[in-house]
Amino acid sequence: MKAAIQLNGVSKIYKDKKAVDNLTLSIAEGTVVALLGPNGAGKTTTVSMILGLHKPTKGTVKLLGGDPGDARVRDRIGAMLQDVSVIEGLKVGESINLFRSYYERPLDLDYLLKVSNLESEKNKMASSLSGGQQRRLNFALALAGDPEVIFLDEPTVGMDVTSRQLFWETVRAMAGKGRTIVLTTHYLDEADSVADRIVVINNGKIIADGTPGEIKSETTGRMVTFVAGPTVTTDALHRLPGVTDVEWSGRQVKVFSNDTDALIKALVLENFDMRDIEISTGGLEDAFQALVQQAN
Ligand SMILES: Nc1ncnc2c1ncn2[C@@H]1O[C@H](COP(=O)(O)OP(=O)(O)OP(=O)(O)O)[C@@H](O)[C@H]1O
Repeated sequence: MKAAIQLNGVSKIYKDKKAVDNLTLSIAEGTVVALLGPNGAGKTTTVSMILGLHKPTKGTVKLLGGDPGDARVRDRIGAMLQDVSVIEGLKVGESINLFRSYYERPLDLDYLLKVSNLESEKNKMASSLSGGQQRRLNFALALAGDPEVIFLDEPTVGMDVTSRQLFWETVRAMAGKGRTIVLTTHYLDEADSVADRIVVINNGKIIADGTPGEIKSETTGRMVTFVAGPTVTTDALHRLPGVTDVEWSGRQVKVFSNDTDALIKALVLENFDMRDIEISTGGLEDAFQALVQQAN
């Protein structure tokens, strides 16, 4: 499949800070890729370089086979970045129409108002919108030109539950039309449900890359969770077969093991005080924590 985005040995150094460190990444057309990583990992810097907003200190970036700064390339992309701004003096519908006028084949105004959940705000001044509504307006503006590649940098911050659901439905619909979508988020459940591929970045480097399922199964293995009685201790659990980690949340405990069958037998044989036992694969959040811990 053709690459929509190609980074080769890309680094970005700000004074003495290496924000992105020799990153090589190819993103195929039509995929939804989530870039995950802790604060300061280099996600926004990476996106800015792909968009041509920042120049790499080293390495090359290709977007849709061309230079990200090329106007013909820019016409085919849409971006919703962290800094939200609205055009002063324009109403919501007028702002969207202004953006639509930049493109040859824009999406319909009514569709854009609908997917951004701004139908009732059409005639309000853009500057009077709430923070969450302004983000939704930025989403409509990013989609105005029916872009082939869409960048969403922490897009759902400040959105209410209904808008968030509609937002991800729209993103999935765009993916269904073969669009390439690159997003960053700290909401791992969102990445888990929407992304085909997850790239985890830490200190400017890729530390994991795969489908959500691959990332989860490779890093966390399986775990047994249960509600523990007062006699159960971390030390006692660590002595059981294959146990690699123990995490508590109140009296709810997650016991990670590379042999959950043997673990369950031992828990029963040794008569551990427990109820509501479940065996499962760790979630993306667990995988993410494990990866970042290993890398640091
Ligand atoms: N303009 C800049 N000048 C100096 N340092 C910068 C600049 N932009 C980013 N950095 C530094 O580069 C590193 C990566 O920042 P970046 O914003 O790319 O991280 P991020 O993964 O997007 O983080 P977050 O999740 O907090 O948005 C950080 O240490 C940051 O302080």
